[in-house]
Amino acid sequence: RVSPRSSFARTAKADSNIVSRSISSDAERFATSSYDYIVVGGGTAGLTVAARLSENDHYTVGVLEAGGSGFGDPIVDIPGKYGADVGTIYDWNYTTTAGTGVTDVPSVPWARGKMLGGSTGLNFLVWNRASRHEYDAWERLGNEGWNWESMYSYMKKAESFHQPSRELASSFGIDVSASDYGSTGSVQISFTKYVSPLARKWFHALESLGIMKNDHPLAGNNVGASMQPSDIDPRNTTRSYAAPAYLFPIADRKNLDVLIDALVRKINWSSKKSGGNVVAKSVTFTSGGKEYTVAAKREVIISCGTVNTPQLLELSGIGAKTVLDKAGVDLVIDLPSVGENLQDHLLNCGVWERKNNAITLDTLRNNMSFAQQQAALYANQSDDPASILDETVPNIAYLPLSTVVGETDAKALVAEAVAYVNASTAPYKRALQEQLLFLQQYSDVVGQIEFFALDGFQCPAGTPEPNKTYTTFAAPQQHSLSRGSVHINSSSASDYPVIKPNYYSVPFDHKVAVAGVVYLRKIAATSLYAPLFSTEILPGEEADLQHYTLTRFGTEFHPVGTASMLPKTQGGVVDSSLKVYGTSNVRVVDASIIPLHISAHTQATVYGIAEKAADIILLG
Ligand SMILES: Cc1cc2nc3c(=O)[nH]c(=O)nc-3n(C[C@H](O)[C@H](O)[C@H](O)COP(=O)(O)OP(=O)(O)OC[C@H]3O[C@@H](n4cnc5c(N)ncnc54)[C@H](O)[C@@H]3O)c2cc1C
Repeated sequence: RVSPRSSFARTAKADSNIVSRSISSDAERFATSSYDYIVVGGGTAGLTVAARLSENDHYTVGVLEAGGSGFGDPIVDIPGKYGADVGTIYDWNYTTTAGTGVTDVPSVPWARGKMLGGSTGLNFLVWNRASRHEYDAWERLGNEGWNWESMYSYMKKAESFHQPSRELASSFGIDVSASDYGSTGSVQISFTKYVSPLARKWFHALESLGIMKNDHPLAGNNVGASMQPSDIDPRNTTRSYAAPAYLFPIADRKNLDVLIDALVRKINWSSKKSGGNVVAKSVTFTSGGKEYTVAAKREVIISCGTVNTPQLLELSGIGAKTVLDKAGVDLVIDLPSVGENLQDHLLNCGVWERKNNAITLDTLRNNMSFAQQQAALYANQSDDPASILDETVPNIAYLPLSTVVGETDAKALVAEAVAYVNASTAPYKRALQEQLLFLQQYSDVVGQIEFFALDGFQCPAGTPEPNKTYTTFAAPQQHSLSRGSVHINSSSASDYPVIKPNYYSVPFDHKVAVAGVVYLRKIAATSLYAPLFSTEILPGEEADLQHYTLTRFGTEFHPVGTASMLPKTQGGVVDSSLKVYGTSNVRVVDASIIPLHISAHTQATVYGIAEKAADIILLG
């Protein structure tokens, strides 16, 4: 499936400043150079780390990105079009393997960014972070310095927060502290200018269910009902993703080269070891149907994301012997944890039809004159009224289990989780034990289920009917016990790896999922929201929720963990300096190093990881 707008993207690419010195598709030239640091993957973490490393002009940095550039493409740039570039040329378009969990579960599509900026060019622009205890858990798992204080300062380093106007803050009902955010970073953060009737009612609706408002959700405790900002640059109301934030402004740097449309196939190893560890000397990539090799003088940094990072490690000979033997790849380092410990936020949702065709994002699809009027407001950067094309996803709530199911049921569920973890023989059992603390010691300050409202039909369980408008409420589970894997099944980088999330392989997860959908209905039935709706479309009043949650779920697109930062004997792939065990100069910097999932959307955390990684690399 190719976006009808892809020709626009190509034209924009040809016209724009992205053809400035650093960014090119001249593979010949790239391959004849050699770089101190080769960064594989020009996505969220890759561009961040490349930008920081190349601030030091003693080092040369070469970035290889498999995708192209989305510069100037409205389906990437316009906030209210979020989701429009999923399934296009900017998406790897992965699909998970159907699996056996509580029962058979279907395969689901997994979007992943394939472009300069990676998944930040494809995502839904939610900008948030988890509770402090979740980052502190990473340190307790053996990663000194990887705690809330450090991650908070690096996440702040990545962002420039723009305070909402008094009118906008009052429409949302928020009291924002700029000190909760960074002020000098590359990613521009602001609140969506368009405040829908749905958004206005969020706090009161949740308050009527006993959920308190949280005005500081990004400052270390995200539990409660909140309005959260987005990565929108308010100066032109466009998506501030990794490419415009970190790369385009420095694209004339002489010590930085970025090659697009270049698929890295493997890392090549020197014949000599260093201190018993293997040494990367170059990487092989293909571009325009030809194969090239480019030399790395200091390090290779893998930033291919949670799916492709384990794939590249395995293609390069690092992984479980059994996996590599089956795929026909020679073993270089036997590291069985590569591709394991995969964790995701499984998502269930419900959809309600709006009475009287009330205006939502669906109206853009249903009514061409409305769409044109909103496009004109957007083009004019109108504040009053703001265009619906400025709208993203501000309404969020992270809730503990007891809030969702009540104390008694929560106790029973926790007991079930404890029994499961006690019986586990997984190498990453310590991480599972830390996860239990979120249910026990930190149960009030670490959310187990996220709830959010979407102003339109955006639920993988179904499709909208023409000329109707909808509200979607979603309930993604934040701390599943199920763990999956990503592995190669051939020696070719062009073959997609096998993604097995093992959703619902632990019955606890299914029970939490059902509880989430039950609670969505409670939100929809509040006196604030119920008058807006005519019919429950999904799950549908007659639906069997056990079956619905097993068969109609999707992903929140937050996979992590396949190159976990953990001690080697506890399921680790990288150490706390992000170096791959057994190598002297290969690091992983991306979402795959997260050893234990967080109750947050992942982009701000990934930028924080990359900012911290750059300091680790530069400061030794
Ligand atoms: C549809 C969607 C919605 C999301 N919504 C949100 C949201 O609202 N808020 C939020 O915080 N997070 C969201 N996320 C998650 C967030 O965007 C990601 O967790 C984060 O961007 C991942 O960063 P990364 O650096 O690990 O990987 P990526 O940003 O995906 O970067 C990996 C890059 O490596 C490239 N690459 C891979 N393999 C190779 C290879 N062999 N050779 C060369 N290049 C290669 C890829 O093309 C890609 O550009 C969403 C993600 C998706 C997909």
